[in-house]
Amino acid sequence: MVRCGNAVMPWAQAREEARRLGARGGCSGARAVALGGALGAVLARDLTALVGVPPYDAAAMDGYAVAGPGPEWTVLGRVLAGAVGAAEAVGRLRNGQAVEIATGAQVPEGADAVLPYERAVVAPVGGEPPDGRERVRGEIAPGRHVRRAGEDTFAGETVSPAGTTVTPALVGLAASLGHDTLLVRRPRVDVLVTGDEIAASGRPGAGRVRDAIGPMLPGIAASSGAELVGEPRFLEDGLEPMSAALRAVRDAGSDVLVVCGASSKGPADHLRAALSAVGATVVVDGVACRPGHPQLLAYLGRPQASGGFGERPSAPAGRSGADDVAAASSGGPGTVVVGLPGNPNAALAAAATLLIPALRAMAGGPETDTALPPSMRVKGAVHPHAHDTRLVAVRVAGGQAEPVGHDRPGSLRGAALADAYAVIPPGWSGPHAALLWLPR
Ligand SMILES: Nc1nc2c(c(=O)[nH]1)N[C@H]1C(S)=C(S)[C@@H](COP(=O)(O)OP(=O)(O)OC[C@H]3O[C@@H](n4cnc5c(N)ncnc54)[C@H](O)[C@@H]3O)O[C@H]1N2
Ligand code: MOO
Repeated sequence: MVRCGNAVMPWAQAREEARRLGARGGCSGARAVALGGALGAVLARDLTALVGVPPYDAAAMDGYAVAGPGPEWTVLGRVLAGAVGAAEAVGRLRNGQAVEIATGAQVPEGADAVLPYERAVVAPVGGEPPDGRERVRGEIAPGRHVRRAGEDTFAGETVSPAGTTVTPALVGLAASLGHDTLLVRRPRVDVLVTGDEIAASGRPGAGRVRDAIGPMLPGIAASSGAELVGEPRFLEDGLEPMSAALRAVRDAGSDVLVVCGASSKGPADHLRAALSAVGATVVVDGVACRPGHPQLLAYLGRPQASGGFGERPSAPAGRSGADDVAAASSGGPGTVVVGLPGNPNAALAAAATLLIPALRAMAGGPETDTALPPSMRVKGAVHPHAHDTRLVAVRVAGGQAEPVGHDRPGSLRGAALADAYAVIPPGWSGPHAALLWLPR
């Protein structure tokens, strides 16, 4: 049954249900991914140092590695970065000895400090020293400009816990610690785009509409620590094709299926009937928000002990999502289905409401983006809806959230100009509203 505009789940509760279902499902497993491909995924285990940082006693300045307090040292030779064995070849420096050294080169044993060129005087001036060796003079405190092995991170130390989102800096850190791959979780997402009027590419012809939701999903998935499995699949309208597609995705064991369109109650909207036909459990059947109220959250179930997949009856209307999840005691929820309404801005609002929280929880990453303050003053007049939470596209500037307009359900123009949705609950009187960062 499709309910429009009332008796649907409150917006905040729907987000919580999505988080819970995502966390309960988890994604199909941890995978070792090359460093370059791990960005945005979530660490499946603690990241530990395979080598220390720095990996050896290293010069932090170009100059002279000196042993003893000085103020004069005899220069025995030169050690450059990457000259493997050069420091060992010099042997242990004794009091009053030095080597010329490059930043990053290994400091010989016995060296106390590095005297930078700028602070060194080469001596004696005029004439060769009696032993044919150069001498340097200067003042330097013990330990200066030497980075000791492991002083930042010792080998074996944990530097980032499981659950951390992989950022460019974390990728660089992992490389500096000797890793070529990272063990990460990244939910795998299948996409079905429905609607006989939908064109996959180019300018839509007469009576057709260009797909604007499929192209958003790789970015939405990536910003939530997930990835698409292949290209979106375009599905002809009909109960049979939809049911067959649901079965195929369930059998393939995808973590998440996003269905674009077919969420309402028109003659070509078969999602709910198909979910019922395959025995899915519906957790959220409509959300009290604008845009995006026909959105939907369900799960398809996993194989049962006897083999094959259990086909359970759909949840009766009004039953709580928490009960549904608890009821799926045999092997977890299996593929999670998120139904996004066909209107593109409604689809984006629904993604922010159900898809992103579910994916983040599934990956085990942080729940929310903390890039924006949790609440901000809304500039100008915004009118709340009588029953539903409004998601209003806003640009953040000068410490205020300013509605950008152009954010009707069918238009992404406002969202493309915006930084966030301002969350306007029913009965809101302002001026502050919570913000929901738009995926970027
Ligand atoms: N009698 C009612 N009709 C509708 C209601 C309602 O409560 N009662 N709700 C409206 C709302 S709100 C929405 S949102 C839509 C949801 O519709 P569907 O999810 O079933 O999607 P469609 O009917 O297929 O399409 C709606 C609209 O969006 C366009 N569309 C669809 N897919 C795409 C796509 N991938 N890219 C771009 N545009 C897309 C489609 O051409 C339609 O114009 O239902 C309302 N109706
Ligand atoms: O309320 Mo529908 O979900 O916007 O277009």
